[in-house]
Amino acid sequence: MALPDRQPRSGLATIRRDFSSNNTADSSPAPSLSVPRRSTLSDSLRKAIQDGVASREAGRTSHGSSSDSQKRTLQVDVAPQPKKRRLPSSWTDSERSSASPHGSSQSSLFSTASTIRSDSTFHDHESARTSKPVQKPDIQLSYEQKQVLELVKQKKSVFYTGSAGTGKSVLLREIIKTLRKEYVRTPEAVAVTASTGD
Ligand SMILES: Nc1ncnc2c1ncn2[C@@H]1O[C@H](COP(=O)(O)OP(=O)(O)OP(=O)(O)O)[C@@H](O)[C@H]1O
Repeated sequence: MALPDRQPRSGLATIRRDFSSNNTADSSPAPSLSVPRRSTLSDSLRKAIQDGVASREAGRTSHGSSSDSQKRTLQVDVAPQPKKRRLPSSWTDSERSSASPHGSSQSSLFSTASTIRSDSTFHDHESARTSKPVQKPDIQLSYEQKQVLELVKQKKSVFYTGSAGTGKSVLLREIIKTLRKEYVRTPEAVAVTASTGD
């Protein structure tokens, strides 16, 4: 059998042997010298534990009444705190007694947060409803730009150029807008093959 071979290696098997029986002359090859020592140690330990438990029980019963009285006084001291918080009138006495102070503070925080959240949501909706889209200012073409646009309306071939920032792209957008209005029924008549800007 494999079980007797495992017992000497395991400390658990030795402990079982101590509590199961006082007979140390079993078939296990464990050293028998440790068994009487442990039994005497366990007896003394058991007595010490029993004495300790008994003394502790005695101390607990003696301290129990004082701790109860302390708890009663603490409860009396804690009770007035909810009055200082000025809880709402809808807060009944049963809820006050059942809810812990931490829970009540959480509920007040949540209500405050929800109030702030609803206010911010209201303001966001208000601003979104009342805010108007930013409109680009109307561009009045300059004299040169108008001249180029008139040449385009006359179906002339036009080449215009200028330095950076002189309004070439603005003029091109106006030309495209004007031609698309003129050829609205035939949109394929207007084609933009290249552009200097957007
Ligand atoms: N007639 C106009 N009225 C008001 N603003 C104008 C007018 N023409 C151009 N601008 C402004 O001048 C600036 C430059 O115009 P635009 O970009 O058309 O110049 P550009 O010649 O195309 O420049 P780039 O060669 O660097 O592309 C833009 O801010 C544009 O709004």
